[in-house]
Amino acid sequence: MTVVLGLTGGIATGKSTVSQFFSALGYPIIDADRISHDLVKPGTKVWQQLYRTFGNAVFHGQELDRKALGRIVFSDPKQLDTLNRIMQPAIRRTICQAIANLKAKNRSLIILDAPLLLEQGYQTLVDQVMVVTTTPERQLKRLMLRDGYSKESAERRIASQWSQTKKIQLADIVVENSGSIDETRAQVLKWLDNSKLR
Ligand SMILES: CC(C)(COP(=O)(O)OP(=O)(O)OC[C@H]1O[C@@H](n2cnc3c(N)ncnc32)[C@H](O)[C@@H]1O)[C@@H](O)C(=O)NCCC(=O)NCCS
Ligand SMILES: Nc1ncnc2c1ncn2[C@@H]1O[C@H](COP(=O)(O)OP(=O)(O)OP(=O)(O)O)[C@@H](O)[C@H]1O
Repeated sequence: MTVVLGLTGGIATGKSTVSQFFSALGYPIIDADRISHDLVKPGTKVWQQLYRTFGNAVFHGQELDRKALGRIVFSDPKQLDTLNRIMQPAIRRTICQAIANLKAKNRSLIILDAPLLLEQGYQTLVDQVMVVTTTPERQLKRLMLRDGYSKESAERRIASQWSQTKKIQLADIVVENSGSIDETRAQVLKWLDNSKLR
């Protein structure tokens, strides 16, 4: 039987870091951020809808300028809602297909790495939910450092998602990522061992 693990958490808390641990052990990863990037390639249905809705201010020729779109949607909740309405049905469909394909290959464990897993109700697609968390101070610092955002921009992005507290309440497993990478990896390995998946 396949276990589908939903991996989520607030922006820049360390989902990709945890996802890389699973990947290094050979488990397949479904990456919702990568799916969303593939869905906006020129000529796709989603690309057409984005063009009609947001206009050429968020395009460089045919290419969607994700940074420009990000600046718009993360400073206006209505625009973010419009983007989610366009993209989420296609993201969900792609995730469902990917899970079905991997289940058909009888994989023991599949990881769904999705930042909005809880906000979008993707719990129904997975068996267990793992939430990666860190202190709000570290989250803000990591986001500013990684993406070069100002404090205000980073805070707006964090505020556009559910709080870490709410996500932790809905988690089956919480991975605390405030210490070293090795300490975080140890928590993941412990869960794998306890679940008899390794
Ligand atoms: C807004 C966009 C254009 C910004 O692109 P950019 O390359 O700067 O960021 P990237 O896609 O790498 O996302 C970085 C992080 O932002 C956060 N984020 C992305 N989309 C959203 C959203 N709709 N709501 C809240 N947070 C989001 C996530 O924590 C994500 O890990 C892009 O994120 C996008 O198209 N988002 C909509 C698709 C989506 O819902 N993705 C999440 C899949 S569950
Ligand atoms: N334990 C840690 N100690 C120090 N830095 C860390 C730690 N874990 C992750 N980081 C750094 O913090 C940043 C955010 O981590 P990561 O990209 O894994 O987060 P994420 O949750 O996947 O982000 P997003 O929601 O944007 O996809 C990265 O620059 C990463 O290298």
